[in-house]
Amino acid sequence: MDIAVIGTGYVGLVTGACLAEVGNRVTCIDIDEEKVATLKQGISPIYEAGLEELLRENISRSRLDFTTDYEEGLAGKDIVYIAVGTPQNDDGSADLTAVEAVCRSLSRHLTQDVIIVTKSTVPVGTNEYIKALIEEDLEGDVTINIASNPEFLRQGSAVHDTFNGDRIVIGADSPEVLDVLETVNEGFGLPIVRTNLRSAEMIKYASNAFLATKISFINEMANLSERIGANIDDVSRGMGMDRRIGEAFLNAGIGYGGSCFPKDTRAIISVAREASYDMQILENVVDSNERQRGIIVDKVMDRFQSIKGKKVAVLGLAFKPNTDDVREAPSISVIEKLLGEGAEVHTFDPAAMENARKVLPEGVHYTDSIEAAVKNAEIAIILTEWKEIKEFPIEKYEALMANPVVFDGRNCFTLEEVAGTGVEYHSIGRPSIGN
Ligand SMILES: NC(=O)c1ccc[n+]([C@@H]2O[C@H](COP(=O)([O-])OP(=O)(O)OC[C@H]3O[C@@H](n4cnc5c(N)ncnc54)[C@H](O)[C@@H]3O)[C@@H](O)[C@H]2O)c1
Ligand SMILES: O=c1ccn([C@@H]2O[C@H](COP(=O)(O)OP(=O)(O)O[C@H]3O[C@H](CO)[C@@H](O)[C@H](O)[C@H]3O)[C@@H](O)[C@H]2O)c(=O)[nH]1
Repeated sequence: MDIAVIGTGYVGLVTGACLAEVGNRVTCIDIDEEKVATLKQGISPIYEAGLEELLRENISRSRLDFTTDYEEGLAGKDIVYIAVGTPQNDDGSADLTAVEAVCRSLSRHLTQDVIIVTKSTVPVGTNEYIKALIEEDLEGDVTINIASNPEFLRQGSAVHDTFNGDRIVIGADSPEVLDVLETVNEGFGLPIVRTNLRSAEMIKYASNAFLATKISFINEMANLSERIGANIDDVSRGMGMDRRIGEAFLNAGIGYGGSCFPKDTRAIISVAREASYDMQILENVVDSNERQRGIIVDKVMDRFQSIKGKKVAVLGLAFKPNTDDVREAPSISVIEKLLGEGAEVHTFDPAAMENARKVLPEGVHYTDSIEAAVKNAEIAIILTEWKEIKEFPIEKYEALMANPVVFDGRNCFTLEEVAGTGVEYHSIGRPSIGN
């Protein structure tokens, strides 16, 4: 099929490359000229395992190209995916500005019948709005069909997830449109859920909201475990073995971040509010996560009372491992608070330092290794469970730090590994060691 994908962010770029990989001819359209110029050379502007290889292979097979020109990008296409960002408005609702801009461009430039497929995460009812908006200003004699195909990939394993995810959801109000999209998606070899437009839109929000709830639930259990002498690692393991609960997403930590859970939980609360429904459970999840992001600095302040002038090593800036993304990363608020308390912050992240520099305040020291960040520090705080951070031996903290006190926001070490070293160790949902 001839396909256009609009937006070359985490979702659009991976979608475009993977649709090309399974045999389609794909043109990706983005308004960001610099990004498109980079992509044309087969260079990925984002850090995603396996993506650059897919880009290069499919560009060389002439199955994948990039443009900033809608007219060129849409010419002869059967299907057009929308994959632009839908960030959060101040009131928590989804900001559809980019989607609306795409609709206006589509009205101007579409000259043949197409199926418009929304991959962006959008409030229930948005697909109908997209159709109305495009048709309002449509210049050509063109029939628009719409479909929802929400995306479930995780950053850091986006290509892998596209071929190994649990399901593909396709929503449309026409069986013919569902058939076409089922064919397009056959190449990924995953189970397909066929449903109507609104249910597809809802599946996406409900899934993210459930996963966010699961994380907040285990974080609350961790906070309680700490106070009553239980160990959250064992609690999670014991709970997760019950297949009705499942072991995934039971890792306690300093709260969820990223470009999806924070905004999508707020957006579904906003959708509920508009439908005159008070979504209490998610209001609590959002509040619980806010509180969780603060607990690591609370622990530091409880232990030290003042950290003014102290060297603090912050290990991990990305919102999770294997990504360079710092959107809604807990590291941002943690570092702001540390600086506010007068600490001298030295940080290291294997991939996210460039992005972090753009959003963190002045005064943060960026180092080129865990050793350099930790050397002579009085406090070390682990915020992202990167493999290299997990594998950095606990004994090295003892050897390198002026005063080895480690606050581990991701439970990277077992208590057995720490016991017997000279490190004072505080983690999440487990007894502290050495203080
Ligand atoms: N990031 C994820 O892991 C993920 C996973 C599933 C779903 N989603 C959803 O997918 C959507 C996209 O997310 P993302 O993280 O890929 O966003 P992103 O911010 O990384 O990328 C969006 C891209 O759209 C481009 N763009 C903006 N306006 C445009 C326009 N008018 N025409 C063409 N291009 C335009 C931007 O230049 C940018 O390259 C969001 O709705 C998000 O909630 C994201
Ligand atoms: O047990 C866990 C699992 C995750 N997290 C945190 O939760 C956040 C999100 O993690 P993850 O879900 O792995 O990353 P995302 O790339 O944000 O992916 C989520 O959001 C995407 C965007 O909607 C969806 O497509 C994915 O299915 C969904 O997992 C991160 O801050 C993690 O540190 C925990 O604290 N504990």
